[in-house]
Amino acid sequence: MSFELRASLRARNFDVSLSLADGETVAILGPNGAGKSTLLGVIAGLLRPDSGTAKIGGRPLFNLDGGTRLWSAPHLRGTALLAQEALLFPHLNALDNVAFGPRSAGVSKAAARESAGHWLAEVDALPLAHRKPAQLSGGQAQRVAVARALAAQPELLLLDEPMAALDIHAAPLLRRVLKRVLKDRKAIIVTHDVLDAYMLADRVIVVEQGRIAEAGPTRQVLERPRSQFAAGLAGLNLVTGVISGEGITTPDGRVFAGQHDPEWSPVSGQAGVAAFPPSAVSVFLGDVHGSPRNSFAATVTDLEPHGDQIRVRASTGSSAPALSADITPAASADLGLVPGMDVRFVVKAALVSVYPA
Ligand SMILES: Nc1ncnc2c1ncn2[C@@H]1O[C@H](COP(=O)(O)OP(=O)(O)OP(=O)(O)O)[C@@H](O)[C@H]1O
Repeated sequence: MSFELRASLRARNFDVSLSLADGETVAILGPNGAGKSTLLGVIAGLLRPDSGTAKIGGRPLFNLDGGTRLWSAPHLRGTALLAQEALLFPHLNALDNVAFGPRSAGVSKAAARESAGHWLAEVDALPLAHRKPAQLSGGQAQRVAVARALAAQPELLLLDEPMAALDIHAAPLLRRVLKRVLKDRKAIIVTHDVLDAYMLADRVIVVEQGRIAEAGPTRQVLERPRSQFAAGLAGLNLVTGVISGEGITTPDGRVFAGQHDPEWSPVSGQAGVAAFPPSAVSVFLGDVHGSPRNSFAATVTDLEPHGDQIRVRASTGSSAPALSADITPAASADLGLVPGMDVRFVVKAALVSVYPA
């Protein structure tokens, strides 16, 4: 059964439509305040949109269009929301926390405990069954919370940054467990981590300012980004414009020469992007001789170590996106780079990928 949503909530400048096929896991990425938690809140029934509809299969979760005012309560939606913190009942042990859902649904105590044991085993937490939440680490508690969510047999699982509150040692284990349990399950996972998107999601949706900025298969979005946010995650510079010849022309008339990505068959005149890694950018003082094509005046805004390189961020105009260059510490010292300095950025055309926006 597929999931379909269309919702708009003016007070949060939120307007999103999306659908999920059966068994599909989608990662929601986006900057702070983009509307990711709002999306989960609307689906789970914690936030009421002004208008829109949502349904799982033929079953409506809400319908607020026209004069209709259909609104089903959170616990009747067939959705389960897993938050950053496990939020277990402190007075119940892990087994009874997981059994709570089935018990509330009218299942006998013995059957609910048997089901709880099954789900604890699914998340590699059966040995923790008799511990109270206070005796669990953050990662263990989060695994128990996953078991509790699954025990309710949700048709759609909602995960709001489930790894965010965990330390770097606990996150990989939970990620492995999620990889197993999300397989063939409908789920929406909000995350800030590209690794989660690669490991857990079939598809990625980038939300910016309450709208979907781009969407597509995970690999495509992260390797051929079309939004500034996804480009940032992928560690690429992104310039938008109109495809012209082998490159693109920006709205302020600059030409970025590049290579057409043949898989995407870009056509001159259509909206396009040029993406290139900071390592494709060299920094010079003064005029540059040779081909002037990919040479731009830039003002250094900030410098920071990046691996064994220095990442130089620079503004190339008030309406143009900031660009980054990676150069060696020796080159940075030789050029005497400091924020505020005027330089030239030269981008190697052979390393610029051009594809439709
Ligand atoms: N309780 C609230 N009351 C009013 N506005 C809110 C509330 N919570 C969030 N907002 C606003 O709604 C918009 C979307 O916020 P939301 O929390 O959904 O973003 P997010 O993408 O989940 O951000 P983050 O990554 O920081 O968690 C923002 O403009 C935010 O300021």
